[in-house]
Amino acid sequence: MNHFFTPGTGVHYFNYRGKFVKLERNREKSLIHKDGVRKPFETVTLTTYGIFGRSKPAEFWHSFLASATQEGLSTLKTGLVVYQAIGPEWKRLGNPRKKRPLESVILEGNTLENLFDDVVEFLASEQWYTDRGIPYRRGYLFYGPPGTGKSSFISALAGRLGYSICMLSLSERTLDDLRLNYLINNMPPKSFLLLEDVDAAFAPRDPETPTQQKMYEGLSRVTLSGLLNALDGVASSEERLIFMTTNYKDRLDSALIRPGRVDVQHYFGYCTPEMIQLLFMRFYYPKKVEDIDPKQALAIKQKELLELAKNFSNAVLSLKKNISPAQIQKHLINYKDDTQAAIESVEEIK
Ligand SMILES: Nc1ncnc2c1ncn2[C@@H]1O[C@H](COP(=O)(O)OP(=O)(O)OP(=O)(O)O)[C@@H](O)[C@H]1O
Repeated sequence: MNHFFTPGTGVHYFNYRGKFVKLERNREKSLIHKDGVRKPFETVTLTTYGIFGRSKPAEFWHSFLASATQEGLSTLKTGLVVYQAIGPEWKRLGNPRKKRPLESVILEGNTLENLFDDVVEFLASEQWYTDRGIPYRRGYLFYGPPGTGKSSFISALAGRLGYSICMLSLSERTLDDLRLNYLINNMPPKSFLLLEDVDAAFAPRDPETPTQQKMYEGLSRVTLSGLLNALDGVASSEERLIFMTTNYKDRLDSALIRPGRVDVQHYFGYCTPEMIQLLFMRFYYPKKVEDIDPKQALAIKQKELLELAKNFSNAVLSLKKNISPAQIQKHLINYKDDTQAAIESVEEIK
């Protein structure tokens, strides 16, 4: 769904979730007073023609309006606000950051779209949760090797949906169970909770070796049960979106990642050939063709670029190594003006 209310007055048609929607935009003759200014008054009428089957029209419109709102918010020219915990409060970390386009994060297959849809669907389902007495929260665990886009995706997603990020490090020495509980239950509205490297805070319940036990000693004052309590939260009727990341999923206690605390687990992996090509294309040609030149003059160049991207991908694959998107990015930055040199020097990727 794109460019919702950009069309001018009159009748427009578009497709949302497989159904045709008619949008009629009428400007009334009378003006309204708003903030001391006289503004034109508009009526927007939406009609859909579809067979709904088991999904109800109300759900369709609810999801539609939630999606449209999110998309509208994402176009506001505000940056991404990141909060960090200082004492018992969330404080803004520096100035709002420039939003990263969601499409600039390259994930395997339809992962990006599926995760995005999952979050949007959740945000549109408050009533569903309330009706069933289920706490209105959703937890995501992103795991996998370093530099595969876990944090980038979360930031880009927050930016896209007009959300802020509350970042919390569980291994921070001044954090204890009480403060953690207070912070998690008193987040600014419309924000994601981001717990990075969740594995780093707790010793496994059954450490494999005494050395492993030692590694964790004194690392954190937060206990696992303290975290679980805080996540389950007293104010569970409030919307809560929690993202956890780790490089070592196997080190996490199963209680932390059981359904209800973590509802979606996703592995962020090394580059597939398709991802390498997309990273290459996106790096040298960051804008969509239609955004740059509607007459498609640049599509020819795009074709050439696709050939180069394939060559680059083949060259990287010939290294027979696991390569992360971060490694590809670093390499391409070294050759930002020379596609051919980027291909010829792939063995520099380490
Ligand atoms: N899938 C990706 N698509 C585009 N860029 C990526 C991707 N993965 C990583 N990068 C780039 O690599 C850098 C590091 O990525 P990021 O911090 O998101 O990785 P991560 O998976 O969160 O790593 P870690 O597990 O170490 O926290 C960023 O600058 C980002 O632009």
